This record gives sequence, C-alpha cells and structure tokens, in this order.
Amino acid sequence: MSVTFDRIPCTVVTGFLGAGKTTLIRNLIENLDGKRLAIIVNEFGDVGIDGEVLKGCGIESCPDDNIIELANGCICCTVADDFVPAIDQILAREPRVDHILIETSGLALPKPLVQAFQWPAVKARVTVDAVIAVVDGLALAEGRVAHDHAALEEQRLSDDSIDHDDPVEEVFDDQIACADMIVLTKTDLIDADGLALAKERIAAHLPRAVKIIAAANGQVDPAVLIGLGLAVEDDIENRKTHHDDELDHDHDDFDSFVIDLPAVDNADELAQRISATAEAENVLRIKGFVDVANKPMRLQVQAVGSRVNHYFDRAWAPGETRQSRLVVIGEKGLDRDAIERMLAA
Ligand SMILES: Nc1nc2c(ncn2[C@@H]2O[C@H](COP(=O)(O)OP(=O)(O)OP(=O)(O)O)[C@@H](O)[C@H]2O)c(=O)[nH]1
Repeated sequence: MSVTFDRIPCTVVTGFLGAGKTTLIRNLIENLDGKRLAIIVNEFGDVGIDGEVLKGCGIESCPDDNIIELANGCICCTVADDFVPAIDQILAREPRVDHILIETSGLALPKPLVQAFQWPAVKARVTVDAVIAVVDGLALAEGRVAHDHAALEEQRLSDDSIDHDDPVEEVFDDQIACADMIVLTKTDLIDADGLALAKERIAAHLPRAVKIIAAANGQVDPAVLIGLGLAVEDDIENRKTHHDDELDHDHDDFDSFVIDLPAVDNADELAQRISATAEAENVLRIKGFVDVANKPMRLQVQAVGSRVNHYFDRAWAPGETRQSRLVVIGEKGLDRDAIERMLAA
C-alpha cells in the first residue's frame, strides 16, 4: 500500500512597501496555535530585516530554522536557484511543516510568483492556499497610492505633461488584481471617513469580488486567512495584471541601497532626520537597525514615507558588532549622496 501525503498549503502575502506584511505575519505566527509553520521572506534590498523581526518572535511552532530569507531580489525571477531549494529545505523538515507562509517583497509582482508553483517539482508537493494582499489603509486614505481615479483622469486631461505610468500604482494594482483576500491595515490611524475612502479606492481597483478585512496592528483571526484551500496556482492565469506581457520584470522602476551610519546619540533626532529625508527626497521606505551610543539595546527603525516608528527591539548580543544600517527604497533616481548627507547630518 502506498502512502500519499496531501500537498502542503502555502499562503502568499503580498502588499506594497511598508503596508504591514511583517506585522500581519508576526501576528499569524503568534496565533496559529498548534500548526507547525515555515516562512519564506523575500526582500528587496540586501539586508534581511523582516526575517530578523520574525525570528524575534520565539514561537515554538515556528523555530528560527523554519524562517528562510531570500534576500536581494524577487523569488519569481530566481525559481530554480532560490525558490525550489527553499521549498525542498522546508519539506525536509521533521516534524513535518503544516503550513508555509511567504512574505513577498513590497515590490513583488504576485502573478509570476504564483506561477512558480506550477513547476512540477513544486506543484506535486505544495499548493497555494490563498494570496493575501495587505494594503496600507493610511496611505490609501491619504491618497499616496491608488489615487482617486476620477480626479486623476480630470488632472490628466488638463495636463499632458503628467507621466501616466506610475510604477507605485502599477505594483499596487497588480497586487490587488491577484488577491483572494485583502487586509486593510493601520485602521487605528484613520477615522471612519478615511476608512470609507480607503475601501472605496481599493474597490475602484478590484477586478473581482474580494473581501476586505480591516485590521489594526496585524490583528486578524488566522481562521479568516489560513486554510482557504483555493489552489490559486490553477487560477492565476485568469488574473489580469499590468505586467502580463513582460517575460522579464526586473523591478527597474525602483532603487534600493544600504547606508551605514556611525552610532547615533539620540534616537528621536535620528527619527526626525529620517522623516525630513524621506519627505525631501521622495523616499518610499527606510528600515534597519541602529546603534544608539550608551544604550544596551538595538534600535529598530521603520519609516513608511515620512512616518517613522522606532523602538529598542532587543539587547545587543555579547560579541555582536553594534552597527547602524538602514535600507533605503524609492523610485528610480533617488539621490543617494543627498540622502546619505541628510541622514548623517
Ligand atoms: N499604527 C499602525 N502601524 C502599523 C500597522 N501595521 C504596520 N504598522 C507599522 O508600519 C511599519 C511597516 O510595517 P511592516 O509590517 O514592516 O510592513 P511590511 O509590509 O512588512 O514592509 P516591507 O516588508 O518593507 O514592504 C512598521 O513601523 C509597523 O509597525 C497598523 O495596523 N497600525
């Protein structure tokens, strides 16, 4: 008698830079009682910050070894080299993993990633449970992504010089187009009108009837998001995106680099500098870890646009090099020298 194993379900979490993917996943890890999890974290930029944040959870059902970081790129472009080996590594785990979560980079196009699940080596063993798009409620309410289409159209008609291909909007659109469920984040930062506006803006981009779940600080009942059993790999071709005709998508609309800073004296002052820099230089995202002089703890810094969060996340380990490294991400053409000068000032 042969023994057959069911395919392991995998939830793909997409969402634009800083929308709240890591926060949501961290919450899922903490509340998915009894399920053994493995997580693949894909980042744009060389420094694996999200992986570090998730490893800090210390949850028994998701040990650090089960968190695999695929930094520096886009999983869908490196299926054979990175993704399949990562899946192999997960499937070899004992005891058996019950569920896989993938946190894609904030610039990832979900369709090519899901298409990677059609590879025979993957399809035989793993199925895409659902694609969840995390969208930034605050950014939506403020019109930083998914602008009001009617207003934009009016503006477009009155000004021929506007560039109509907005890469941020395109990535956002593609992530929404591929989603089976949408989590609208940061609802603690918006009022009822903002929430209604955010939902309206999503609806304007939604090609299908998809549920929108409002969440604050990543708190969503895992039963709503996990175990949907949708086998998305069999349906993904039907989801129309901006990049359907591109064989190669190399994210060349965006730039990212790492800045090393000396130790800082004051965390609040650094946060102000980061905010001013993001504003002046049109930076989409800054994140990293910082050495604050005379403090035993490491400072974690997270900026989405000019909004900055910072907090001491853990003590520097004995023997660990205390360093300050920030990843900066924005649209192509970032002025690296100016950003470096402003952050170091
Ligand atoms: N107030 C508030 N802040 C949030 C919420 N969700 C996320 N954040 C904050 O937003 C920032 C970015 O959150 P992340 O979870 O790192 O976002 P991400 O989508 O993983 O970011 P990337 O991986 O860089 O694309 C962090 O400072 C979070 O603490 C929320 O619901 N409310």
